[in-house]
Amino acid sequence: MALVRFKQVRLELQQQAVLHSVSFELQERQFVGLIGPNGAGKTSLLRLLQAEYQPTSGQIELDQQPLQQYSRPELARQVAVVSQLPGHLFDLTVQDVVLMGLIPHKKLWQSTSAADYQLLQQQLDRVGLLHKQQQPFARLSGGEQQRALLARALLQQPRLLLLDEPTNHLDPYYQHQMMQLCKALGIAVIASIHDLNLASCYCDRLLLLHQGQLVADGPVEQVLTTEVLQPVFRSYCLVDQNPFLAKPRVNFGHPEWL
Ligand SMILES: Nc1ncnc2c1ncn2[C@@H]1O[C@H](COP(=O)(O)OP(=O)(O)OP(=O)(O)O)[C@@H](O)[C@H]1O
Repeated sequence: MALVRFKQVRLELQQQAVLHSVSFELQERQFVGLIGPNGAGKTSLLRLLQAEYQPTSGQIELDQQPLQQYSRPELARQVAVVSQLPGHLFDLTVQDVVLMGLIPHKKLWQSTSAADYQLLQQQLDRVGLLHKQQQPFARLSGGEQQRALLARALLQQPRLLLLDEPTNHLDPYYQHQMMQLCKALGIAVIASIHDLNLASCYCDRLLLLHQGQLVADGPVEQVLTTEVLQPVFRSYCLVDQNPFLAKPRVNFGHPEWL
């Protein structure tokens, strides 16, 4: 059974079509990369899944139930998000930020237990931030803040993890660590990602958006080809093989280089 189902979803924002009749299904435990040029509609698609936007037409189902039937706390128990760095967290410590991941699982009067702190420390250790637990979130580097937000999402214990440009601020070591960690979670993940070669290494499947249309959907070998990518990204494109893995490696070049 599909965990997520998009059925001919159209989204208009300020009378402009941002997504046109997008349909796909996502199975449990699939790690999907959402790729496409700037403005293709990737963030908008992720916002639909967080119920921040409502489809103009069509339907989104989570676990066979229309998304709009979920209450906010119900949705937060199922879906966690790591998005671009939020400004409103800056007065808090790393520990405070990460513990926010437990909010959907707690009653109003419930305080943080010893078991919660243990879980917190496990997740901080996973993202390499245990030693920064008591530091102000604002004093972390961009990459450390991104990893703290991942720890918060993991503490939320979601069935679906949404990542919007998760490797933006990360150095190569943490880019791979973040992707590896997300893959190893064994839950469904949709990651919007510009680095096609990182996506190639870790994703089971790619969804390619172009001008709001889903123009390709399949395994990395099927989507990361010159024929598919060159017209969408408007750059010369050569695809060869990653020297470490049997996965496609994409090379883009300016037309004048040839
Ligand atoms: N709140 C909004 N109101 C009107 N138009 C919007 C709004 N948010 C996004 N858009 C438009 O929707 C289109 C898709 O934007 P979106 O942010 O989803 O693209 P994206 O694929 O995530 O792009 P990028 O790779 O640049 O982050 C763009 O043309 C954008 O201008």
